[in-house]
Amino acid sequence: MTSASLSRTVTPAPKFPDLRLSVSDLGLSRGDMVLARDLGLALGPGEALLLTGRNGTGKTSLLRALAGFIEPDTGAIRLNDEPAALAAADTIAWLGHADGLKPGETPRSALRFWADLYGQPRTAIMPALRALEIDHLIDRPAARLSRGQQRRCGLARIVLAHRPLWLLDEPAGPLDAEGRACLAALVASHRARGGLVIAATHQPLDWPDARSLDMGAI
Ligand SMILES: Nc1ncnc2c1ncn2[C@@H]1O[C@H](COP(=O)(O)OP(=O)(O)OP(=O)(O)O)[C@@H](O)[C@H]1O
Repeated sequence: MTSASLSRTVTPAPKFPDLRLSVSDLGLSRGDMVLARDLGLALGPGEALLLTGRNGTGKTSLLRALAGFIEPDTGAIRLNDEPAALAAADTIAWLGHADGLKPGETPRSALRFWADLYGQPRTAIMPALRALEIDHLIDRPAARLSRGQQRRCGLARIVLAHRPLWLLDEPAGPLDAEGRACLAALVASHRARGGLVIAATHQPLDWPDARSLDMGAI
């Protein structure tokens, strides 16, 4: 095994309790634009769904609705038997377009904040950075990180969260081939633990058995 593939190996963690996401009869609009009508979805432990489609077709909006940030017009989003918005607080790890790093903040200080907020030990920070191959950048201010390095730091936060449902908006946008391989390994490891992943993407992501939903076609 090469040192690169060794560092990409993710330590197995305990399984998540079974989680099922179900979406029924979902209607979603922004302004006067209807993005989804009567949409149904079901995702169980270990499953992944890629949201695809042209700019403006509603990928981010659907992710935001699943996270409980915006209200759908109709329908229900449930995690197990609970309305998703109620379960969201300790179930969902959210990665938006922005990585939420302040310019003077380092990966160490940012992830300390997040570890405390998520109730995770600070000892989990280094392994998360290592899984994204940016542990050597731990003390570099965000203003001096490249876009791809910042994205890797954002993804390290998702790893640190230890939450079963990952909602990721363009997770691979600025990543190079190595970064995409790190992301694929993390997603595989998360799914092996029973985690669920939904990602909006414009790039093909080679995640085994991931389903696809073309938002432009619904
Ligand atoms: N805050 C908002 N208020 C009103 N309309 C919005 C708002 N945000 C987005 N929209 C509109 O909703 C539609 C869907 O936007 P959304 O960001 O969900 O698309 P997307 O598929 O994620 O696009 P992209 O591929 O460009 O990221 C767009 O037509 C957009 O103009």
